[in-house]
Amino acid sequence: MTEWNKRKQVAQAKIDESASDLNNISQDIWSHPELGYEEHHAHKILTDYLEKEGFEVTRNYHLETAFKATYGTDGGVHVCVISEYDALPEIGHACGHNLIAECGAAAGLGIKAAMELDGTPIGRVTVLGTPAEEGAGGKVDLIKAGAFQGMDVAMMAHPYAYTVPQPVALSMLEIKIHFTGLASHASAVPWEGVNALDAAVMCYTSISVMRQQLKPEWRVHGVFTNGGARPNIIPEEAELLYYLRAPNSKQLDVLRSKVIGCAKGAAVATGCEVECKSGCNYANMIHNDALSLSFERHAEILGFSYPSERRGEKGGSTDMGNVSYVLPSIHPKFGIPTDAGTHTPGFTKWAGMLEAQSPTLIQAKAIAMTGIDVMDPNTNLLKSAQEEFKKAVSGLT
Ligand SMILES: NC(=[NH2+])NCCC[C@H](N)C(=O)O
Ligand SMILES: NCCCC(=O)O
Repeated sequence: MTEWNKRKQVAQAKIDESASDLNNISQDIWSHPELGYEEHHAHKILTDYLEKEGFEVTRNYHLETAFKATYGTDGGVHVCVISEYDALPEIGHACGHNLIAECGAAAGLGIKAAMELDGTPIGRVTVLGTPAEEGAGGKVDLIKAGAFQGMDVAMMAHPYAYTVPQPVALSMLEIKIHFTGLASHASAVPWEGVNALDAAVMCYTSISVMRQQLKPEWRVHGVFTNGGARPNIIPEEAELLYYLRAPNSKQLDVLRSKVIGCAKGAAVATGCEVECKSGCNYANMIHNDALSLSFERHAEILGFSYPSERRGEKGGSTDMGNVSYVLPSIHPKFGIPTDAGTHTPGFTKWAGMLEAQSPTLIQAKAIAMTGIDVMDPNTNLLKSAQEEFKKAVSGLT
């Protein structure tokens, strides 16, 4: 057996022997759902575990609930594997981020074990704990803080109702649309008021009718976050929160200008002032083909199949898209035994089931073996991934 195949065997064995610990961590996170930037329990149990396993851990890494758990020596190949652990409001881990946390930690353990095979680390592996994917984009802040500097590849896997190779993750922009009018007594002198809620309703309606003229890949969805206080007070303030999505930032800019046009039109029609404030901005995901191919081959040997008809299936958005513009990255989706979609209570249930463990650990093994392939100079994988990455992002950033 070659040295590198032995390393892969050792990686898988380490993940298998750690399965109980890893499942306990996943179950613990699942049963203590925490929103973005509030993942204190998840942060603690993950960092305590990885520290016990011999990683050098930096807690509260640039962000209160982010962490870096690293092992190895500098100057060689640096592989990053990513854990997410934030839940959704009211429906807990309906996106299975407890499984992403487990998968990242497991992959890190496997790569570390492979690196230790002959006692001399062959590079560096980092498990990066990235908070708040569902609502604020911890990876965006970590990129700005330089957390990915010196890293060569970044990998994670995301649970889903079925396996999707290289799922499309759309470029996304969060936008707040705030209308300001003038309050008045709605019965005594309604005509003296300037109705901010009317403006918000007109804006919402304009955006809704505009959908017919949007490109089929574009998405625009929003809610009223302030619709006024009482029926007998003409609302002076009203606010909408929207997510805009498109295949890339160029198309997203076009969509944004159309939405702002609807907001301005509603303001003119009602006499209100309007402020459109852009918030969280996720990039579309650039899946590195070279890394994806290696990952899928390893996963297929472990029993996964990657249906070609699902390749590139559209989904939501992720801050891993921003990471994919910084270094070669993958973000495959893997099926767990459920037919419930993510962001539903049904998926929450299955993300906490024992049946979700096996697919999660298979994904971790595939990520670990891909990371080992990246470190292995005989595969030329790192060079292929880097050349592809440079071509993919040239002129896009
Ligand atoms: N405001 C935000 N950062 N929202 C991000 C939402 C990301 C989520 N995964 C989705 O696709 O819907
Ligand atoms: N955490 C969400 C990943 C993106 C998607 O659901 O498509």
